[in-house]
Amino acid sequence: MIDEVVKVLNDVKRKMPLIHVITNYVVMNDNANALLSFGASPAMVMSPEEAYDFTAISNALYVNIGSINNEIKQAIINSVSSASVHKIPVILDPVGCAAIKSRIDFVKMLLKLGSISIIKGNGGEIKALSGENANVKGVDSLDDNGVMEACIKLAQKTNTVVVSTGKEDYISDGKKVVIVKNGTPLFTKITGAGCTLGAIMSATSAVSEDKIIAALTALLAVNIAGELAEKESKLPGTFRAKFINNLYIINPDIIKKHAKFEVLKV
Ligand SMILES: Nc1ncnc2c1ncn2[C@@H]1O[C@H](COP(=O)(O)OP(=O)(O)OP(=O)(O)O)[C@@H](O)[C@H]1O
Ligand SMILES: Cc1ncsc1CCO
Ligand SMILES: [Mg+2]
Repeated sequence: MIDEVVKVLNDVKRKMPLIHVITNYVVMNDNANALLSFGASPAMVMSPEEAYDFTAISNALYVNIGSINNEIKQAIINSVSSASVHKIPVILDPVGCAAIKSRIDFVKMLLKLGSISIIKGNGGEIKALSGENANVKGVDSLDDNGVMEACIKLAQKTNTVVVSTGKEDYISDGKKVVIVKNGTPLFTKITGAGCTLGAIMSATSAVSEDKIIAALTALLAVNIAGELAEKESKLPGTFRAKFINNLYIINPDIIKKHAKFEVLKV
């Protein structure tokens, strides 16, 4: 598996995929800088009039519902429709859906509208989408219990690769689950670590048909860059800058040296 991860990492640098990003106002700049550091080419195109055509010329679409309003919702609908027609991978980040119930209905509508390659959320969001009660505070998850089971259940229900983040991360297609143990708690002290992960996962999905490998590559790159950043700074402001630097310098040798994951059959 690690050899496939290395190939995806190298392919992102080589192909510099164009990523259509529809994300929240909080993390817009962080998402763009992270994608540039990782070797991809981000473009934040958020108007309903432009969304359909821009998705059509992109290599992947990242949809994050963190600060949606009616206009952004329409842009998302247009882009997801375009992605289905033009066979563009879509990474869906259901930010806040455990706290704001109407977002669950919006996500369910998107799942019906087009083909979604990966649903990526924190533990609380994945539990809420799978129909469980989740303990959350706004966009933050306070819940580790039963997250792996919820991730598997949602993957089976939606026939999609599902990624759930937290202290441990889970990737499932409903048949197996990959558990990733890299990362640092400092990620919970900067805003948008999960959103940045989603943006990076869109870049890996642009160059990999295998969405489990795409998800694993993004999780390892982000979490290991975070571990290396933590060694350089334990304060949030500088950690954030060091994290971007380490996303830039991450390479196959660093990934192979630090990766901690296991695969279980369901
Ligand atoms: N306690 C922890 N220990 C190690 N890594 C963590 C921890 N908490 C989160 N992470 C890592 O931080 C990243 C973001 O995960 P998290 O679950 O915090 O996302 P999120 O809540 O969606 O973030 P945001 O809403 O701020 O974008 C993931 O790569 C995850 O592995
Ligand atoms: C803080 C915040 N509020 C809406 S989206 C977002 C970014 C982290 O999810
Ligand atoms: Mg999130």
